[in-house]
Formats: sequence, structure tokens, C-alpha cells
Amino acid sequence: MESKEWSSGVWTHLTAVRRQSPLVQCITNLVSMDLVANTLLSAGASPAMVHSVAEVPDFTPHIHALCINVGTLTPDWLPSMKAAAELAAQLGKPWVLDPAAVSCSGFRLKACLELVELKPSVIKGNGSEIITLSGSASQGQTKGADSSHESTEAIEAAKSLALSSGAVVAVSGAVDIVTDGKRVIGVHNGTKMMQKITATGCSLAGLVAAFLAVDSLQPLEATVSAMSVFGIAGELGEELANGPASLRMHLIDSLYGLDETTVLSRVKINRLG
Ligand SMILES: Nc1ncnc2c1ncn2[C@@H]1O[C@H](COP(=O)(O)OP(=O)(O)O)[C@@H](O)[C@H]1O
Ligand SMILES: Cc1ncsc1CCOP(=O)(O)O
Ligand SMILES: [Mg+2]
Repeated sequence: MESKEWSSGVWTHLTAVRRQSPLVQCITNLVSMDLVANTLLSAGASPAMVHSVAEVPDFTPHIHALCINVGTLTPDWLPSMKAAAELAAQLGKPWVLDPAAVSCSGFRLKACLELVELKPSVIKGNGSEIITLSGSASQGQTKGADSSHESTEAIEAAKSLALSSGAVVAVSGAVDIVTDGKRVIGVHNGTKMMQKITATGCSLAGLVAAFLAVDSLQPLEATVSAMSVFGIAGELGEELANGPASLRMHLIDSLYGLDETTVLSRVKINRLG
């Protein structure tokens, strides 16, 4: 695909999210709830942080997409994650898995592998998370929720995980990588300071769910668009920020105010393989 087609695709996806305002159920970690919800609202989607297993049968049938993030996983949260994922998949609704900090423990890795079995549409992690989840690294090394790998070091792991799981795999980092196991796309938007705000990766996973909701038949394209939009909002936000705290605010404002000219001129996407 030409770079011009990627840019217009990004704008088309963002306008569809704004027009359709998809309902996105988020079962996400305690650190990230606020930023994920605000990111979704600024993009035009409707977030719902509904995580009780008691509510899944009533609520999940109404959603347009689901995001599951294991960042502060405890054994009592796993049943609601599994129930929501199972129901979403059964009802043909797209869902995203963020295996946040999967290398922390055997418990978390096992839980993530069980969630992968429930057929996520997209798995979004940082380099270390994708390498661990794909089984390409032995457990032991961990920096928790932060990555100790460049996203580009995880390309082969991402391809192999995509092929084994059937999901599109997205690796965030300096270059965001998106693959379905055959195509590998690079998204070159974003800014380094985004790493200094907790839950930007989680918010990106939530945004991917919103974009999937409006184009579930093209999960790779929808994921690429969400990553580019979030990166552009970060770039614009940094121009107005004095540090991570004000970047957090300006990122949300920039995402809310994105216009067509800015999107078309800033999208940086290419095919890497
Ligand atoms: N060095 C970087 N340069 C540009 N953008 C970055 C960089 N590192 C992270 N980002 C962006 O920050 C956001 C969060 O990604 P990341 O920090 O990898 O997630 P996580 O918090 O899950 O580790 C993504 O939009 C990503 O593109
Ligand atoms: C700090 C922290 N600890 C457990 S989850 C979490 C948030 C991680 O957010 P992100 O993956 O977006 O950096
Ligand atoms: Mg993360």
C-alpha cells in the first residue's frame, strides 16, 4: 500500500470512530483506568470500565469491542477476563489483549497464554512482552511493565505469535510494529517522552479496540491507524508540554482536536516486510 493510502485510511478510521462512537468494554489494570477512559473519550469512543464477572452476561452483548489488560492481575480478576473474552469471541466482537508485564511471574504468563487461547483479534504489547508471550525468551529477566527490548527486536517473535494465535500482533516502541504473520508494517509516529507517562501503552491498546470496532474485518489496518493516531497526538502534545505530566494533558487535547490536514501530513507508515 502507498503511503498516501495509509494516511487516508488513518483519517477514515478516526472519523468512523468519531461518528460511530463505539462502546468499548475495558477490563484493564488499576493504574490505567483513568487514562484509557480519557483516551477513548477524546478519540470519540465510549469507554466502560466494567470488570465484574457478574455483569459480563448482561453487559458484554452490548459492546462493540473489548480490551483486556492484565497489568494488575490477581486470581479473582481472571474469571471475568475469560468470561468477557469468550463471550465477545462467540458474538463476533473484536477484542484486544494487552499482556502487560507478562514476564513478572509464571502466574501471569499462564493467564495470558490461556487468554490467547480465547482468540483475541489483536495482541498489543511492548517488545519484551511480545518476546515473552511468544515463548522466544526464557523467564527470569523482567522490568515489569517497561520493556527492555526495542520493538524491532521483537519482529520475529511477533510474526510467530501472530501465526500461532491467529491474532494481529502489535509491538509498541520507537517504531510500532504490526503484523499478521505475513505482512509487517512499521508506524513511525510518537515521541520518546510517551514512555514517561504510565499507561500510554494501555491507552493505545484501548484505542486499538475502538478502531477495530469500526473495521473489524481489517484488523491489521485498523491497528496501524490507531497506533499512528496515538503517536501523532503524542507528537503534537510534546510541542506544548514541559514534561510528562503536561504531555499527558496535551496528548489528550491533541487527540481530541486532530484534523484532517494534520493527520494527512503527519502519518508515517511503511511496509517493513
Ligand atoms: N522511543 C519512542 N519514540 C516514539 N514513540 C514511542 C517511543 N517509545 C514509546 N513510544 C510510543 O509510546 C506509546 C506507548 O508505547 P510503549 O511505551 O511501548 O508501551 P508500554 O507502556 O506498554 O511499554 C506508543 O504510542 C509508542 O509508539
Ligand atoms: C506501572 C504498572 N504496573 C502494573 S500495570 C502498570 C501500568 C503499565 O502501563 P503501560 O503498559 O501503559 O506502561
Ligand atoms: Mg504496556
